[in-house]
Amino acid sequence: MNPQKIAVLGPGSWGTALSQVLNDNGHDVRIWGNNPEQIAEINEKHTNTRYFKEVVLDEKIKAYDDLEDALANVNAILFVVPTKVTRLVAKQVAQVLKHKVHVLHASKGLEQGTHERISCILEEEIPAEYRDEIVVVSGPSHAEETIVRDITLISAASNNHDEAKYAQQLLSNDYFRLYSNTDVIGVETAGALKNIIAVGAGALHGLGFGDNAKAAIITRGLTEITRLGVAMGAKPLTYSGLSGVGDLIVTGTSVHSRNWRAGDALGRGEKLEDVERNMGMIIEGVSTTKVAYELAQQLHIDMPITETIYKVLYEGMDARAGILDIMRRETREENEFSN
Ligand SMILES: NC(=O)C1=CN([C@@H]2O[C@H](COP(=O)(O)OP(=O)(O)OC[C@H]3O[C@@H](n4cnc5c(N)ncnc54)[C@H](OP(=O)(O)O)[C@@H]3O)[C@@H](O)[C@H]2O)C=CC1
Ligand SMILES: O=C(CO)COP(=O)(O)O
Repeated sequence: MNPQKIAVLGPGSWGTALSQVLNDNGHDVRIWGNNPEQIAEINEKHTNTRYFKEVVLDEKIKAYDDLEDALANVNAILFVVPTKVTRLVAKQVAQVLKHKVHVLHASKGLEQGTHERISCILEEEIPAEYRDEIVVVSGPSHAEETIVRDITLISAASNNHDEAKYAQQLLSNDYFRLYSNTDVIGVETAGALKNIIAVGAGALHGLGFGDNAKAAIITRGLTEITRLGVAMGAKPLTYSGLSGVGDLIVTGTSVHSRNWRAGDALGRGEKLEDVERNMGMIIEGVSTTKVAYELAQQLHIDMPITETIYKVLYEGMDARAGILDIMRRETREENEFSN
């Protein structure tokens, strides 16, 4: 592939790691963010120490705080901001974008209130004449490992297979490998919903439960998030892939995961507001739990784990009491796919 000019929106942990992947692949990378000190640090010291203390970035990676400058003549825009600001940033992009671009995103969440997936937000906010079909890149990929060029495999999904292939070629290399996919709903919902189960897995750890409980929440969690995803239009098989079970394993078992760590701290008795403040990075699973809980009610989907996590996070339920409620539910067939 010819070198591309890419604007990466969001200089957080994942935006920085993906910028390095793109730079390693010979592309011209511009990271855009709204914190002038951080932008200056990337340009002058080639570091982003808020997220990576030890990493020195290639000096070819440039950072911008002016969005119009960052987007000038780019071939593609990669959104990597938290879900809650995606619409705002997309509106800003729509105001200054002057030409047609490929649009990719790597965020994992569902919008509060509207319950929308990220690609739907981007479709609504960026006029169709300025973009191709959106691509979502998602899968088991902790920034902390990708930034040191550890092996990472993820999916790239778009309604237009050529766009998924574009993302695949753009990002793939010897340590970062993408699989193309056409199930946008599946890849996006799986990436968002696994964060809920990761919070739960972390909480079980914090409460002192062992590996049996870990396996239980991952497998039963996968069952219930698949139920919701399929009701939203996902293909069930996608949940057996990288963006489904793959990401659930990495997020539900790893100390790198912000969601797992948040759950762990909650399980050890910390307060949610303290956990969010201390993390200093987005914990998407907290707001996604609320969206999924509301969707489950609306669509009449049985999601006992999500419902319990919702009650612990938002209604002050005691986590141990919630676990006991799940254990005391009426016994059932394992492979009941519907409720
Ligand atoms: N970290 C990871 O390993 C992975 C993360 N993801 C997903 O990527 C998305 C981003 O996550 P991650 O990088 O971890 O998050 P971080 O919290 O590390 O970074 C988010 C970045 O977005 C910036 N930001 C926030 N609001 C705005 C805004 N209005 N305009 C411009 N920039 C803004 C933040 O700046 P500031 O804090 O200064 O406001 C920060 O630099 C999430 O959806 C996450 O689920 C996906 C795969 C892996
Ligand atoms: O999505 C991720 C790994 O694939 C990152 O998860 P956390 O946001 O929980 O760190």
